Amino acid sequence: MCRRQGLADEEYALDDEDEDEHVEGDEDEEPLLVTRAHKHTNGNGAVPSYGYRDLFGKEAEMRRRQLIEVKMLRAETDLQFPGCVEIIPQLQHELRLLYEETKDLRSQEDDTNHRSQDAHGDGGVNGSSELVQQVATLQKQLAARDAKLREAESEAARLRARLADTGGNRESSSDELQELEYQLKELKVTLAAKDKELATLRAKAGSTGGAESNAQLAKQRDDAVQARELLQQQLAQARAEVTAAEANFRAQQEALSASTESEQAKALQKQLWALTEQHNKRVAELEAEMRQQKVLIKQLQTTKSDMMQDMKTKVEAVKAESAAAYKASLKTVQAQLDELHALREGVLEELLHFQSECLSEKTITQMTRVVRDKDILRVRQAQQDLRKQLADFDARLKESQEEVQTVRAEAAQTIRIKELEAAGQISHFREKWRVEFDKRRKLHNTVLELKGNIRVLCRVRPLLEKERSVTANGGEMPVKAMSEEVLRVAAVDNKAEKEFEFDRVLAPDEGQDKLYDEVAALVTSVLDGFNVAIMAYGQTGSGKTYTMEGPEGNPGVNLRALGDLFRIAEERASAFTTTFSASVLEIYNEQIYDLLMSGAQDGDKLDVKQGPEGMYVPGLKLEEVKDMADVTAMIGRGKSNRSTYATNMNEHSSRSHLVLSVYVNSVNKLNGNILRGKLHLIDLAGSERLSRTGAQGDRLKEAQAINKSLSALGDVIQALQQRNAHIPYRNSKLTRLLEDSLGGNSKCVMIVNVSPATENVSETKCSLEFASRARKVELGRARANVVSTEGGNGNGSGSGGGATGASPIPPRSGRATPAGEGTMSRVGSREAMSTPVGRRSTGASSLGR
Ligand SMILES: Nc1ncnc2c1ncn2[C@@H]1O[C@H](COP(=O)(O)OP(=O)(O)OP(=O)(O)O)[C@@H](O)[C@H]1O
Repeated sequence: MCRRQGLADEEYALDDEDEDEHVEGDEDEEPLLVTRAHKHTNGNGAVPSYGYRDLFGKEAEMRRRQLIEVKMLRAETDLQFPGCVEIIPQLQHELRLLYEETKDLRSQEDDTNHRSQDAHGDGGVNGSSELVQQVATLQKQLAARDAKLREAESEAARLRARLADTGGNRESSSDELQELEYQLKELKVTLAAKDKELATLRAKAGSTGGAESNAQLAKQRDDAVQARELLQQQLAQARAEVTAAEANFRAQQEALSASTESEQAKALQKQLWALTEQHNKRVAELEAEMRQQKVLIKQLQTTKSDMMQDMKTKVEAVKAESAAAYKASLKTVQAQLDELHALREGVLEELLHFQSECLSEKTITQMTRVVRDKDILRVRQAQQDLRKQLADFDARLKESQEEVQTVRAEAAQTIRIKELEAAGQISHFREKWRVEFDKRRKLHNTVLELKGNIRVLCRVRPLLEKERSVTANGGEMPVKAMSEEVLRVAAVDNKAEKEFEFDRVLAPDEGQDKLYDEVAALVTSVLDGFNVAIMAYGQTGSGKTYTMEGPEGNPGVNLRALGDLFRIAEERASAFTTTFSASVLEIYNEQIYDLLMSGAQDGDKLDVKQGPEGMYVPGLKLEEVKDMADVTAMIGRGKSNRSTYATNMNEHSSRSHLVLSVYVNSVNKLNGNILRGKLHLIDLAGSERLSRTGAQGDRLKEAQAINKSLSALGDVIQALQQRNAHIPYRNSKLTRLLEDSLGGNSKCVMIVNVSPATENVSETKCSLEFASRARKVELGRARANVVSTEGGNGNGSGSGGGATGASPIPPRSGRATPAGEGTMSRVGSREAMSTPVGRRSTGASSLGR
């Protein structure tokens, strides 16, 4: 609450209790001091208190209430018109000052009147002029004050009018405001005096006490009331006097202005007018200012109301908008809230679930952590232990390594010594074994020679490139050399595994030289006058040609044999004069073709005949060969002639028998005896069965022919094996040609070539069976063909053979035998062979040894 200027704080301090009493009390009642004193006196007889009404009466109280109302109105008005209310106190202050001045002037006027009356009573002229002067001054001052008063009143009137706009009873209240305030001031002064008296009375009452003092107080009160009434009367009288003085003054003024027109008065009048004008001007200015203020206030009010209206509208709009937005957002928020609720529910559920899981997981984690920590500790401890152990181990390892090195060095030395010893022993034993083996072989060979067995060598070729993938996939090869004499064929096509024994089994990795070593002795026995046949048997592609001819740079039996013969002949050239001749023929479809004869041949004309020195082919060309160059040229020509008439060389070669024959004529320079030997080197046709070839027509005929000659060979071998009286040599040209090589006066070697491939196992087995049968054949002890210079032919050829058609071998009768060798003998074979120059000292061949 704001404080109002010119109003004391106590003016606001309303006694509520008094007010209540006023409402309830009877206005016509006598002053209620006693009653109220009783009422306010406590039981102990405490000093009573007095209300406003008790002290100042009903009228004063009413005015006071009006004043309070006015103040409240002012406060309200101030709320509504802040500017106006602020002006009011200023105006009131000015008004009060004016009243004070007016009062002073009146009192001065009274004094002047008294003195004027006194002066009139004296009746002097000087007094009159002085009085007139004083009156004029006073009038002037009074007029000024009156003007100011009017101004203030008009100001107050305007304010009242403004306040009247606020309506109601405020107008009347504002009218009385000044007067009330003035009276209030007077009353305040009186009240102060009364309070003093009251305080004195209270002090007295306090000292006397009891009912007695109450009576005194009541008396004093009555006195005070009387005094107050007196004062009121005096006031009313004073007012009446003022009014009378005013009326008197106005009357005197009128009288003066009407009767006296002195210069002084005129001057004063002028001054008065000037002052009045000045005053009016000032009033006009103030009024203008006031109007401006009013306009400003109005404008402000208008602006304010407009603004208020605008604000109101805006507020309404904003309210509406906000309400709509609020509703919308409320809706959204509600929806979101619903969602959130749902989500919360879900989350809560999950949370509960998770919490339970977490709790268990947490427990597990904690437990795991504890276990893990323990494990880590254990592991760390174990690591430390292990490190220690490792260090110990390293140290021990180092020691051990050093020991090991020492031991190794010692061992290496020992091993070296032992190896040397062993090597010595091995070579010793090997030598021993070799000697023993040779002995055994010799004995075996002697047995064989005595028996005249066909010696059978088995050669297993390596796998061809095209066969590698097939056979190698299966793992081990089905045909395997188990030892130097045993070959094993694995079980294939429901046929049991089988082992074959031969005079020698050559494994795939054993080369041409090894094979030749096995036949070398037989080859060289030709120089001793023996008939030797070396034939390669086996299915097509089993390695027959490879074995007999051999590829370039790795010659087979043919070239090696001839080379050997030339070399040995050379070696014993001092004792023997040796000559060599050779022929190359082919038996194809049971026809003999001379491959050394170029041009067209009539196969029917070549046939095999039996001469005095054995089987021969009349008309077959024999060429003398002196060295390997002659042999190579001759073989080359034979191949060339073979390819001339053969349309398909490869097929042809597989289906024909190729026979290279070497005839040796050795004349003993000492006795003139002649040793005639014959070497057949035969590359037989493929031995596969007809069913396997699937041949038809000419091919079938061809196959049958091949089959016929090989069958005939088989028959001959079987007959020989069974020691039949009749040996069917004549069944084929081949067997007929080999009659003196497969008979009793010859040495025969069959090399059975086999393929190691799985796909050929069946044929391989057939070949091996055939060779096994051949091995059982006993031809009887071989005998050398020796033509003795004594007594003509000597023993000559047991088979009644003679030299082949164009044979360079000298006729049996052609030469005389040395002393003591009068006849040609087929008996003294071994002995005859063991001539000083006839045998190789190396004895490389197992069969020859
Ligand atoms: N011991 C071996 N070492 C290396 N290769 C060999 C051996 N034997 C045979 N061969 C190879 O096998 C293949 C067949 O050999 P080869 O021609 O000698 O058989 P074949 O029995 O004579 O056949 P055909 O009856 O058709 O004349 C050839 O390529 C040959 O080089």
